[in-house]
Amino acid sequence: MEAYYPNSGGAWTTVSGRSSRKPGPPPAPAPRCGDGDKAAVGEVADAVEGLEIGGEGDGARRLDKYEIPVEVSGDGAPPPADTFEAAGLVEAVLRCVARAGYESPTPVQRYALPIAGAGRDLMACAQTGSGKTAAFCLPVISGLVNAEAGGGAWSGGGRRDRGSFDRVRVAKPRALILAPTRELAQQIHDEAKKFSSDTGLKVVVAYGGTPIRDQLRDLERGADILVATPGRLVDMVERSRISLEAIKFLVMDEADRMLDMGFEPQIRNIVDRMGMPKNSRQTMLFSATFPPEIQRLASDFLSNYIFITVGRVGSSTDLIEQTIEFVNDGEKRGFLLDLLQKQSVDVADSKLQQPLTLVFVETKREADSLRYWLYTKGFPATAIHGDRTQQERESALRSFKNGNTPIMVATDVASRGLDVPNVAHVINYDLPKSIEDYVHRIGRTGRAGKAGIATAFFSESNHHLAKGLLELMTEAKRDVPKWLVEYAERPYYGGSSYGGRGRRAGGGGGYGGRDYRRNDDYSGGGGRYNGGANNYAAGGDYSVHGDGYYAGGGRGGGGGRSSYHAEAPPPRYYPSYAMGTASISASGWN
Ligand SMILES: Nc1ncnc2c1ncn2[C@@H]1O[C@H](COP(=O)(O)OP(=O)(O)OP(=O)(O)O)[C@@H](O)[C@H]1O
Repeated sequence: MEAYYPNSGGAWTTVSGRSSRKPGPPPAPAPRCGDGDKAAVGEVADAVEGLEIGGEGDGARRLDKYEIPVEVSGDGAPPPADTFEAAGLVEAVLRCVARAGYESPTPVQRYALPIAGAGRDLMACAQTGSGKTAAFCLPVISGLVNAEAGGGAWSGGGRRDRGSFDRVRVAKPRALILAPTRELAQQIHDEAKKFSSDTGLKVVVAYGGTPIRDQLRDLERGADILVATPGRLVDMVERSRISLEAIKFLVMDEADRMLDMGFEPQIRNIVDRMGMPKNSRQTMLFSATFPPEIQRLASDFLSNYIFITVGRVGSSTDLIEQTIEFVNDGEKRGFLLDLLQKQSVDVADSKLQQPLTLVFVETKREADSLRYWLYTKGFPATAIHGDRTQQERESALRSFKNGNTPIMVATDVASRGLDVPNVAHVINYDLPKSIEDYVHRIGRTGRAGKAGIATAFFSESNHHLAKGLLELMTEAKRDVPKWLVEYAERPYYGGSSYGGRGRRAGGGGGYGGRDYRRNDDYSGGGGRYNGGANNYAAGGDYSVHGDGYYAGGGRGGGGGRSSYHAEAPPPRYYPSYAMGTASISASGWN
């Protein structure tokens, strides 16, 4: 059973003052276990208020002031565009952008739009929640419209092929956007439709877990832009229902994931062996993380590309208040319960509301089991993972988004790309295998200029992540518990600490925030671009290695754990969790 509450009507807003939907009434409370501690509830209520869940105050989006480090490398990069108009988007797309409430481009959009508009291949690394989807959708749509009109950087060969199905009915999309999960493909599909609604272009989505015939029927009506997961795409190409020979744009979202061990052979197959043009194609890869090893692989698909990195390496960390707690495996449930109780907000007549909270676990079994356990404790939770049917997955996501089940227990299937407005808290109940996955997971909150909280439960088995976590928290200027510093300094002998090829679990080199071509062994790189717009701290080397640690932090239960000795087990801080919001200092969006 998913629904505990009547539908609250959703609660999210667009850019300041242009709300498309007003915050709905808070959902009715679930039956609660335990009466909680009044002071703690009040404290978290303050924190929740500070997070502007569904609101439009200080935490809502503000796009007027950026101070974001940007690096651009590669030959001949065009300068950034301050407005959507200056980026050269066609009129029909500009109208859609305005309708979406986007007043000005985000930093990654300012840089990526002109590069894409100039027809250049691109590898873009920008923080989670920073608007990468529009950064690739807008130029692709604009480019296709331009090509139809016979102009612009993509002119030539732009004739619409939708009519040429005849008896065989082979769809020939001109743009292909690949995404690693079904939900993300759906989301991109929705966005691409939104931004092309005035253009007459047809956007189609293809992903597994649903009957292929429905999607084939859709394709038969024509497709200019195809958004797909790799498996379903291969299936359709092999059935000769899709031809890739007209592709002019290839985009990979979450590109480092797409080229990781799991997907890489399939991607090579799609790009190199399924008739996709090589020379006339423009290829763009986007992610919040780009480990150097994956960059090297990715460069096989690109030609004379420009690399941009926007924002702090790896994450929109300024917006996310990160906390790491040492919690032994057997104590996680109690700790979680305590957190959830404390963050419940008293809305009226002793009714309690949970802010949207995403709880990541390692296995599908644990996701189900934890969801059920939470349910028995009176917490309205749903679960999303790969063993649920697609229908169940979609219903879980819907129920989470609309607040019916404000807690969602998830495996990594929900770690990348999903844009659920107003997720207030991401809890890494089990930490992921790699630090990149951690960056993506916590990036489900703190999106589009809003603040968020991320809490991680660290246990002995996460030793391999200590160094990476320490670097990330230091970079984000967060309090770092001393025990984490000591874990990070202790050598790790636990075998491979990598979650896949090219993944780092520890320090060194960042999360792919630097163009790997700039390493000494690469001779073809070039021209570091240093002419950013006024408000940018363009260029300027930065690394994830901070000068010092914040070891004595003393934020409630979160910092100042100086009593840890390497031989002794780290102290537990259950249940003294305090969720502070005082130090939220957003950059980039506000
Ligand atoms: N120029 C803009 N003005 C206002 N809102 C924007 C703008 N661009 C994007 N957004 C909004 O910001 C949110 C995050 O965007 P998006 O999902 O594209 O982030 P992302 O960078 O792809 O994140 P992730 O790395 O997690 O995939 C979305 O809700 C989107 O509608």
